[in-house]
Amino acid sequence: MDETPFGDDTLHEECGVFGIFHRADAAAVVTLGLHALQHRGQEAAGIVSHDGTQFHVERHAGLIGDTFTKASVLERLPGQSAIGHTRYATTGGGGLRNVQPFFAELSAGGFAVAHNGNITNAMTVQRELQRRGSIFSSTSDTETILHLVATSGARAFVDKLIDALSRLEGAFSLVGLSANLLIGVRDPLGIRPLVLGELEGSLILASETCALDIIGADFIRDIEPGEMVVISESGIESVFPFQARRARFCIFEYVYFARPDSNVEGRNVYDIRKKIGMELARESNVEADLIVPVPDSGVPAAIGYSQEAEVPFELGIIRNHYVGRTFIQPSDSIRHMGVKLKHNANAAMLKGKRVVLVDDSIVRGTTSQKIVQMVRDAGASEVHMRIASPPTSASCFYGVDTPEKAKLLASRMTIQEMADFIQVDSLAFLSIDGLYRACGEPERSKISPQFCDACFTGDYPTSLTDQDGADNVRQLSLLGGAG
Ligand SMILES: O=P(O)(O)OC[C@H]1O[C@H](OP(=O)(O)OP(=O)(O)O)[C@H](O)[C@@H]1O
Ligand SMILES: NC(=O)CC[C@H](N)C(=O)O
Ligand code: SF4
Ligand SMILES: [Mg+2]
Repeated sequence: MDETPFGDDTLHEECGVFGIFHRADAAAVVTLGLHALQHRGQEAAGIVSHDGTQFHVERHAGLIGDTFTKASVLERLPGQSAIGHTRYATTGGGGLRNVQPFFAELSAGGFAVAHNGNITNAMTVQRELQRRGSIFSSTSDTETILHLVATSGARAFVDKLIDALSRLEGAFSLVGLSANLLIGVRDPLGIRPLVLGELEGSLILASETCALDIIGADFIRDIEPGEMVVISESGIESVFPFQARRARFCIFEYVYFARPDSNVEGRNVYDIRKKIGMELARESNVEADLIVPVPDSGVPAAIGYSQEAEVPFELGIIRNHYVGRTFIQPSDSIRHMGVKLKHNANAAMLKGKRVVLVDDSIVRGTTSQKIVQMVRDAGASEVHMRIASPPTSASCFYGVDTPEKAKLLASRMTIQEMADFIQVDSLAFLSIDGLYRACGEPERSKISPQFCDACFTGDYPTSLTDQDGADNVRQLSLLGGAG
């Protein structure tokens, strides 16, 4: 990975969180939950458990299946309550010291926190705390939460946490573990998901419902935007401690991040993706013989497109599943190689055909360029590209590791220029209202948009204090990626 303090130029993954209260082998259950959330972050993972007397912490670089399935690792995580995290860095870079959950011994006792999202004033707050003597052991935005809890003047522990989070801007879906509490919180806009589940009487918090399915747990409900739930021996309590605002869930969770078998905010992700494809076909249908998805994430939208356009769907591109995701390749040259390693044209299917390729997004254009070439080499007579989201023209600062704006193809080219760049006969993107329609809204409300869609519209729903700060607080440490 890139070792710069503010991450590299990669995009797309974010983080997954999972927690369970009062269940035998809690850490093993968390391991399974994190395995189902592996798509949200593949850089590193960690679990913190509490055995009734003390906390146990394990944090490793790499995939859950490679690091947490060894008996020796799970033996070091005894206890009936545990939280875990799969990470894709968005602040502070890689390196073991930024791996979550973060744990600290506070005056109120031990506390561990696992965070999905990105705090947009974390570095500014860190600077302020450092000036008053705080010593940070990482360059992660998440550690700021622990310091704010530690220095809060509130009396009760939960009030300290509320006090701490009230000072932060941006996106946070958190699970926290103290000696006797499991806590779940979503930021007031509810940018990232968090759900509540139950397994034979033990309450669970998880980023997505697919993490409940893997262990046969029941889905209870979404944690609401701005809600904090406190789970203890005496049950679950819910509070809404932040100033109420209109929720703005990340619309890109539906387009790409969340697993298609998850239900997020009352909607099934697969179903939304198919509807997105249908909208796309209605908006920009073109005469063709075949609808071909760019696997994996283009598949549901291509099915929807094919059904609406009444043109056959075929797997004209086959994906090799033993290759990691494009975005975790460390440099442009390797990334290009990664795309070639990952996809291959199914030539028998494509020869002489007019093909509509469907993908969910164009970011740098690397994938599209390679795929189009592949499909042309396989003998397709026409290649049209249809993208199941509007042009990605702005960076995300809420937990998705987007390339800087200048590297986003749509930020520097018109649609025609992009079509020429990826060498297609035609290129069309879904409109922003089409995307909202697929999500069940009549259109995007201009006065009060129903979702965060900043990477498509540049309309950021929170302040971006660290970005806008005059003294470049992003450059906090030159040791950003150190372990
Ligand atoms: O324009 P680019 O910079 O190439 O990025 C866009 C591509 O990246 C994503 O897929 P990814 O390869 O991450 O994974 P997937 O297999 O889950 O679709 C996305 O689905 C696009 O296909
Ligand atoms: N992608 C995420 O949600 C990352 C969480 C946190 N900002 C980190 O960098 O560790
Ligand atoms: S900027 Fe885009 S990816 Fe980031 S939270 Fe908003 S909609 Fe989601
Ligand atoms: Mg893809």
